[in-house]
Amino acid sequence: MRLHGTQTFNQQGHLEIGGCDTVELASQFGTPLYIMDEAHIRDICRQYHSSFVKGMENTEVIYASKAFLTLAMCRIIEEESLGLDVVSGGELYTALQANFSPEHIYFHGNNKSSEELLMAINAGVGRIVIDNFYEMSVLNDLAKELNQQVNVLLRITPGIEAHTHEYIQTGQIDSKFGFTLSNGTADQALDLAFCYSNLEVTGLHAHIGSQIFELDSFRHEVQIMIKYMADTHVRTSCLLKELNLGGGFGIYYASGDEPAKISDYAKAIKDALDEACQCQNFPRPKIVIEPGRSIVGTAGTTLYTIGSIKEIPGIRKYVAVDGGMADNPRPSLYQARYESILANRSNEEATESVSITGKCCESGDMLIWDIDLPKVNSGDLLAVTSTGAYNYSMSSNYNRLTRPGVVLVKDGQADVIVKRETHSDLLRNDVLPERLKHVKMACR
Ligand SMILES: Cc1ncc(COP(=O)(O)O)c(C=O)c1O
Ligand SMILES: N[C@@H](CCCC[NH3+])C(=O)O
Repeated sequence: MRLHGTQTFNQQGHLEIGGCDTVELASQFGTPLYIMDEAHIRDICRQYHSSFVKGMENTEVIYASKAFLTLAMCRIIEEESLGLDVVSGGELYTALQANFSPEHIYFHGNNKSSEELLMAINAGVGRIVIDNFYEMSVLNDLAKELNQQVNVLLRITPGIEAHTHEYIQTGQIDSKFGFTLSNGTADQALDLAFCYSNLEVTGLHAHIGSQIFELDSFRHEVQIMIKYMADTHVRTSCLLKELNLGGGFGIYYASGDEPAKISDYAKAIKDALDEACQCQNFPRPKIVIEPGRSIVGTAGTTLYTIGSIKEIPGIRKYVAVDGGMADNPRPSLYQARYESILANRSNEEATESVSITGKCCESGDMLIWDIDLPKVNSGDLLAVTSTGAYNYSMSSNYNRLTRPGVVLVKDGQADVIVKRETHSDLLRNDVLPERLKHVKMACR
C-alpha cells in the first residue's frame, strides 16, 4: 500500500490524513465518506505551476474540473493560480458561483447546447473549444446576435492511440471528439472558422486520453500538432498562436502503476516543443495543459464501514462495504484497480486475501478483487486510496443510495465541502401527480 500526500499512521494504528484521524472522521461524519487532502492538492498544483508555468515560457495550466468539482475546489484552484476547464453548463455554473475569473475558464464539450454556449459567451469565458461543424455555426450565430467576438480553439483529433483503457482514449481517429486531422476534416474546419465573422481562432486543442504513463505519447502529440500548425501557416498564412495539449497525465492507483513525475512530463513536452518548432521553423505558440486526475486523484480517499462478509470455502471471501459502484463506478467501467487498508488497524499485518464488494444489486459491483488485508471484521473501517478523481464526480444514486459527503482536511481541521445526501434529497425532484396520490393497491 502506497501512502499519498499527508497520509500517515498514528500511534493507535489509525490512518491519518491532513492531521485528522480517519476513525474520528468516520464517527463524526459517517461513512461512506470522501476525504480530500487539501495540502496534497495544493502541493500538486504548485508542482504543475513550477514545472510548466515557471519552467516554460508562456504556458498556462488549467484544471480539468470534470475530475472533481465543488465550490471549495474552485477557490483552491484559483488561489493556486490555475485556470479551469469546464465541459457543461453545470460545471460552468459551479465555477461562476464560486466567483472563478471567467477569463481563465476554457469551455469544452462535444455537444454543447445553444443555452450552454450562450451562458459561456455571456459569462465572458476565456476560450470556447469548438468540437464540430454544428457547434461552430451555432456559436457564430449566437455571437453575431450579441455583437461579440469570441476567442475559440478548434479541437483536433490527431490520430494517436495512447496506451490506456480504450474507453478513455480520445486521440485516435475513431473518436467522437474533434475534427480529424488525417482525412482533411481539420483543414475544412479551420478554413470555415477563419471565415466566420464573430469567431477569433486563437489556436488548436488536442487531448489524447487519460491515465497515460508514457512520455512518448505526449511527445508524439506535440510533433503532430506543431507540424499541423506550421502546415496551416503555409497553406493559409494564418498564424495560430496557442496550442492546448489537453490532460491525461497518469497517477498511481495500485502496484504496477508507474507514472512519471510532473517535472518529467513538463521536460518531455518542452523538449519536444523546442525540437518541433525548430524543425518546422514555426514560432513557439502559447502552451496550455489541462490535467484533472493528476491534480486530485491521489488526494482523495474513500472511507467505508465493512458490513457483511461471505466466505465461499476454496473460492473467495466477499467483504461488503456500505458504498460501491454508486460512489466509485471506475472498477466496473474500466476494470480500474485500487489499493486499500483497514483504517482502524492500519499497523496490522495482512493475513488473508479478500475481495471488496459494494451494496448495489449488481454482481459487477466490485471495488477491489483479491486484496491482502488483516483478518477483517464487520465494523472495521476500510480506506480505499486514490479516489479523488472521477469518483465523487461520477457518483450516482443507483439503488437510491445517497451520495457520501466530502470533507476537506488540512492541519487537523476537517471541513464539510459537500454535505452527505439524505433520503429526503432523493425525493427533491420527484413529483407525485395528483391522480396517483391516493391510489392504493388495485383489486386483483
Ligand atoms: C478535453 C479534456 N481535457 C482534459 C481532460 C483531463 O484528463 P485527465 O483527468 O486524465 O488529466 C480530459 C479527460 O480525459 C479531457 O477530455
Ligand atoms: N472518467 C474517466 C476519465 C475520462 C476523462 C474525461 N475525458 C476515468 O474515470 O478514468
